[in-house]
Amino acid sequence: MRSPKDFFRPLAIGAPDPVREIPFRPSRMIHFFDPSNPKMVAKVPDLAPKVDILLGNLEDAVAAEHKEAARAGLVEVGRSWDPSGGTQLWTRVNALDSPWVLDDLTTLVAEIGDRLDVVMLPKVEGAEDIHYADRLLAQLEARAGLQRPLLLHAILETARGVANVEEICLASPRMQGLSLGPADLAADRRMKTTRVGGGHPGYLVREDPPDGDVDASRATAQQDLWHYTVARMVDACGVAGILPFYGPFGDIKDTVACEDQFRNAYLLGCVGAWSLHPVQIGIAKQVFSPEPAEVAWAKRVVEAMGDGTGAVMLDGKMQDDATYKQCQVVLDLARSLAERDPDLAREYDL
Ligand SMILES: CC(=O)SCCNC(=O)CCNC(=O)[C@H](O)C(C)(C)COP(=O)(O)OP(=O)(O)OC[C@H]1O[C@@H](n2cnc3c(N)ncnc32)[C@H](O)[C@@H]1OP(=O)(O)O
Ligand SMILES: CC(=O)C(=O)O
Ligand SMILES: [Mg+2]
Repeated sequence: MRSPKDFFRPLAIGAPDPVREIPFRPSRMIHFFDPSNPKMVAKVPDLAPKVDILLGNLEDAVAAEHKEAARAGLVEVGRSWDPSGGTQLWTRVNALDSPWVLDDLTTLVAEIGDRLDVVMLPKVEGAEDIHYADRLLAQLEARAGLQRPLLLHAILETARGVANVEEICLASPRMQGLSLGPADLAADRRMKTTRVGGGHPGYLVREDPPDGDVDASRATAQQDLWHYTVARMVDACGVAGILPFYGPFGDIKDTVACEDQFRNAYLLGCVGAWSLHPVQIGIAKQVFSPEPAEVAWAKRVVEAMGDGTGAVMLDGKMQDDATYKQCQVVLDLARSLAERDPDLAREYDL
């Protein structure tokens, strides 16, 4: 383990200094597109201003014979990328054990390293994966003469990754956040689901039999398969000062269940989710923006609490230092979103 004194020193001579704080920019949706798909690339100019993060995906969902075209397509997108709009440009590179990742990183950092904000690493299993990418990125940044370090985002999608989640988050000052990878994680854990995120009708609890009659009809409720992992991610990210994201929801047509899954993640502490299809962009935008009524309530609590200490009653509910802090979380998020979104600024009236 590195000494705390060395933690913020560049890992290569000439590489930019690591960041001390992870910037908290609006991050409600990470919109995935396949840079080898001309139809999707054609939509980038229209989609970019509508999303907080646009991600050129090079890993799963890009066919092996399109890997090189996807990398080249992302370089083209990056070259014409205008960062002044405030949208972040990310990439998901191939896994560290794949035949493509070395070319992904060397090409992208050299060609568009000054346009990219974050590199998402799939299938991260432990701190050693982050250390490898950390050093390699520092060398590539130095060679490319970059002034700003690239940040790293890990997908949690193996049992070992989940077991090592805290050390992953703390492995480097480059660590920006985590996403849940429910599809690969399900396979790695030998779960018996065959879908991408969301619940399963068989994973349920049933109410007790009325008067001991086990044959009576009884209500059941589906349970959240992902609660444990998302909660662990949120805590690990909190410890490291980085940002947790829910991942993908594969049933594109089921916009209602997608919204539910995103909202659970929002309420639990996640800052955003992935959108795999344009229809999911609006869902994430709505869910991960606090409702105007919540913002108005948070404002009332903060005003009523004065310096933030003590206890007051508001509409029959006790408020104290801890509710004041929760309300500040909502207000901070609302203010940062309002800076980017004039409609929200009007609705929040902060
Ligand atoms: C487990 C994981 O790793 S999840 C992350 C990896 N997966 C992904 O990144 C998937 C990304 N999304 C996709 O590939 C596609 O959305 C699919 C395959 C799910 C569905 O694609 P389609 O069958 O073409 O959907 P549909 O017909 O509804 O698309 C409508 C239009 O939106 C476009 N479109 C679809 N998804 C996207 C997208 N993510 N970004 C931009 N445009 C898109 C389509 O090209 C199509 O364009 P057209 O009107 O010019 O023909
Ligand atoms: C997100 C992802 O990569 C997965 O679910 O496997
Ligand atoms: Mg995966």
